[in-house]
Amino acid sequence: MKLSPSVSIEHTETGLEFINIESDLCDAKIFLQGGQITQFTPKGKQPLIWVSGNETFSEGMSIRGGIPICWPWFGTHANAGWPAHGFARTSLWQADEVNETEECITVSLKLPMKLVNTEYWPHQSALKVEFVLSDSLEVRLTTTNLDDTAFSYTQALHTYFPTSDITNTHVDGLQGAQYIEFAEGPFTQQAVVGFERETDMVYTQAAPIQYINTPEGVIKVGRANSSSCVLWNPWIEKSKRLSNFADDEYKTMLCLEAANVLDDAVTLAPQQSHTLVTSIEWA
Ligand SMILES: O=P(O)(O)OC[C@H]1O[C@H](O)[C@H](O)[C@@H](O)[C@@H]1O
Repeated sequence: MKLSPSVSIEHTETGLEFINIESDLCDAKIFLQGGQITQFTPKGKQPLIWVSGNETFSEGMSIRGGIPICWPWFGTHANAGWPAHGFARTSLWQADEVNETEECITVSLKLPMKLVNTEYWPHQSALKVEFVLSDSLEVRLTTTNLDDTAFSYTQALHTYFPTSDITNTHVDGLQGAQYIEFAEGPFTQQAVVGFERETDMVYTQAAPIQYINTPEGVIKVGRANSSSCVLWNPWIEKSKRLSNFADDEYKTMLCLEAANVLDDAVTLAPQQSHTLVTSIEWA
């Protein structure tokens, strides 16, 4: 079904619905499950986000790649058995608006709060994600407190980036930030970050722009309303334990995730909103 000249609704063979964008500006796919973008390729350029070749696009399962939305908690929850990275990434979102101009295409989705398990999230709230697509991608995740008491949450836009060679990939712009690694730290990031082992760093007080240097070119990654970010590559042993991930795929991806975690967690008073933003483009 066509929504605008370049935007249509399509389905995978497994029945998952996605918004397909094929325009003069870019090609992209946005799944209603998880509100998750899984492809973004500016016209005439290399893809800017990565999805596993082993991805099965199964109902109710997080898609391995793209930009999973981790909300309203990042990582594992203190309550055993609660879903890792929250429930938003496996929930079915609803298309809200599509707007196409010569400059950009905007797609926004909402998470229907009526369907959320109130044991996980007892607060009255609204959650919306907007994708602004041109030769760059901006993702804006807005939480609004509709309750009469304050609540706090953590979150991340967990972007998977492609590289043809992780050992020849570096992240510039984290120098000077503090990081926690495997529950130790904080340490101060001294140099540009390379990859030669499992990497799972949570940075705080991080600058708003990083550059990922890959053999294919330099990816500029921006954040707004976020002073924390996460850098992840599972490396050899963890790759074998991940769902929908081939053993050697750690060589061709990395995650740099715009976040609000640790002392950057968000607290919203009644009627307040917060928008976490990430932007991605070839530099
Ligand atoms: O396997 P998932 O639940 O998608 O999590 C994938 C990864 O997400 C983040 O980057 C965390 O920092 C990692 O510790 C975790 O392994």
